[in-house]
Amino acid sequence: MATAEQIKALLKSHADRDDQRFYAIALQVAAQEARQGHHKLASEIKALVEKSQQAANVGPTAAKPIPLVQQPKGDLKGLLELTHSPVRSGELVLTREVRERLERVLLEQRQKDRLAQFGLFPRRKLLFTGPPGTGKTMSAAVLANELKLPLYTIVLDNLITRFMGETAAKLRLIFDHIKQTRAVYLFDEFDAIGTQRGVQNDVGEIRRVLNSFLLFVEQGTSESIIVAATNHPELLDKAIYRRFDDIIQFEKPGKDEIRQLIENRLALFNTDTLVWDRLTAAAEGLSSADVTRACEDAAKEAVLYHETRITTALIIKAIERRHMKKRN
Ligand SMILES: Nc1ncnc2c1ncn2[C@@H]1O[C@H](COP(=O)(O)OP(=O)(O)OP(=O)(O)O)[C@@H](O)[C@H]1O
Repeated sequence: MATAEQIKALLKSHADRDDQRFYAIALQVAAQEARQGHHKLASEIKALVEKSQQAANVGPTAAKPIPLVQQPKGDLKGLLELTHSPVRSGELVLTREVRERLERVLLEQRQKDRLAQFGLFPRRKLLFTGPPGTGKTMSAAVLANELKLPLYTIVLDNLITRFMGETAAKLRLIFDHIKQTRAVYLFDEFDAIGTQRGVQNDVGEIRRVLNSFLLFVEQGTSESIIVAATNHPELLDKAIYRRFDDIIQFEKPGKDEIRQLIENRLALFNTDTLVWDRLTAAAEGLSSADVTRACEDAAKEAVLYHETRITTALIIKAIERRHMKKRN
């Protein structure tokens, strides 16, 4: 059996997100069991560690650690923002289809060298569409985290307004960076530049930015991953769609996903007595972000007034507040 010290060390490495140490301790426990003649248990632990390392890509064949990168300086300051958000894929709650699509991107990226031997390239230009708060930004962070790459967000407001007239030149700077520094690059609220070229009130400048963007994306041969995210896919110019390697449609959570979101967010509470049918019905129509926030509200109320006991009624009250907020 693992000693209390080993369990403490496992918990500490988990809290510190130190995967290497976590696995090293688990293997120590396996070795100890083997020494005591518990060979079956030892090989089960070892197999679990290997499987988990493969999934997390932290084993001996893992990708390189995230290089030390700094916030962009000079002309790029204000256009590109280095975002630190170590989100793990386990925190994301997605439909099976969206999860599979993201895993496919990760698989191709992790095996890019093998693909290259056959003249093939991994998916790297992705369009994420879907309502606000459904996990588009979070998924870009998960891609970066899982691939041990930095995540840069392109600040479109600054690109389009501050540099009126010189946006194409600024875009070139961004794409130079994309070429030089392998990372995940998130163009959030992409519809700001991806708007249909013919629509009313179209500003000439935006059209030029869009044309430049399409050209850079088309010509780009970098190893970086470009993620464009939008809540308004219907506004996007049709020409945009074929420039992407994959278009992933995020949805509001269904009953299964709502339950998973609640369980994840309230993992520190006893949820045995919750009435799931009532909760999932009440939360229908909310985004994943709203469900998460409602859980946080309910959790705070439980901690402050009910001594860590969380009830169905408390969560439903918080969910209804979210619905009301949306209507107002
Ligand atoms: N699919 C999800 N799984 C788990 N948590 C989620 C999910 N979607 C959203 N959340 C929660 O909501 C927060 C905001 O989500 P996120 O920024 O990823 O949404 P988005 O789709 O990018 O929204 P927007 O279009 O408004 O930028 C996350 O930080 C997380 O707490």
